[in-house]
Amino acid sequence: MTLADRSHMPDAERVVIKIGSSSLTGPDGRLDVQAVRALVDVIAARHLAGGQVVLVTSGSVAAGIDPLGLASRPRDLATAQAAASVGQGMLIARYSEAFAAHGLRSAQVLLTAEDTVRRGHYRNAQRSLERLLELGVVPIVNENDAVATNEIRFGDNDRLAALVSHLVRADAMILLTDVDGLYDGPPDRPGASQISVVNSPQEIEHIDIGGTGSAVGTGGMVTKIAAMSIATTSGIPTILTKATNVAGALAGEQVGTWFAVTGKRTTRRRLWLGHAARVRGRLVLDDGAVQAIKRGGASLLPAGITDVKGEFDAGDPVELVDPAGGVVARGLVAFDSTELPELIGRSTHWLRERLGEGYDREVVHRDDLVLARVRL
Ligand SMILES: Nc1ncnc2c1ncn2[C@@H]1O[C@H](COP(=O)(O)OP(=O)(O)O)[C@@H](O)[C@H]1O
Ligand SMILES: N[C@@H](CCC(=O)OP(=O)(O)O)C(=O)O
Repeated sequence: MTLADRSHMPDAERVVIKIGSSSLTGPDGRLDVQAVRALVDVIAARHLAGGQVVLVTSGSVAAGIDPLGLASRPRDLATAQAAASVGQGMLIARYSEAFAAHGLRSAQVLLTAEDTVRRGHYRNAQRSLERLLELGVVPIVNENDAVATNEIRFGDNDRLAALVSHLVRADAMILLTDVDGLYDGPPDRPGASQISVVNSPQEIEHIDIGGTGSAVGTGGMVTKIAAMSIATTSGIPTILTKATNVAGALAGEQVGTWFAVTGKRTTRRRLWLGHAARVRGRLVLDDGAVQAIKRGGASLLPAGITDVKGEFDAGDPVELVDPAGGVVARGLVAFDSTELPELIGRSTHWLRERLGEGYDREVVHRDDLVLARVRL
């Protein structure tokens, strides 16, 4: 099912709803139990009417601030992980109580982004989420902060929500935050106005998208746009709105910003490559190669590479960057970083003549390449 516009939201059978820290905390940064209850009332009503909801919730770090006696949200990874471990239990307890008041069961599912797309992990995550939904349980997902390492963690739940939406084949995703939609500039800037519908990521390329406006949120609008792009390019429409509008969003009212779908469901491998893989190095491309890659359908040949950065093995994910360092694409590289310096800038003819068969092949094959159409 592809929903054409927000008026069709009542038809969505399966919806992923993500709520950010900024909507779950009061002015003092503590968990706001009323906000949890208000959200659960709406999800429970949808559930009891036959709909399925997967909730992706932040708030564990915020919930851990008070019990640990911290003055504000910790910024160093180890303390944030400790706060998340203390806070996650409290967060889930509040949700379980609130769902129980409606006679519903909920379940805690802690995931890393890689769990949702990496071979061997994703099936387990998919199976358990499916089973929970079949059993009438509301899955409550958060990032597994205690084990997510600095390099692979997202630190924001926006992109995790998009990957979960793909995993459970959601009909729509709703991102709840502390602003009522996407604005054409920072919402506190005088004259900034809200955008109602976005039909393609290109429409919003020029707008000023900033970081977090709150003391507890992490990604700001940047990660929400990245999440929206993952979802809409894989066939899942997205609504961005403030938490108090969630009932209206589910009912198909004109709230928030609607991001229409721009593509079909993509493969798990390409999602992983584009959005969850840990990049091991960078290949710097000349202008000709940048144009060929951006046009789409081309593989990257040694002749178009001017520099190699980082240490990687054949098969690792790398970034393809333009001469100014802008990311053009991500791809799986076919050579080790130690082999590449003597190949780059050489024509396939030269490579075949001097080094023999096998060295004249693509450095990144087009099937192993994902364009960075929006900020990765
Ligand atoms: N163009 C924009 N439109 C809307 N919000 C924006 C924009 N640029 C920056 N923001 C900021 O993004 C914030 C939401 O992100 P964040 O604080 O991380 O929330 P959450 O905790 O819900 O993930 C808003 O409060 C707003 O200040
Ligand atoms: N997983 C952590 C961090 C996620 C987070 O704060 O993201 P967000 O508020 O959505 O920008 C938490 O639950 O606090």
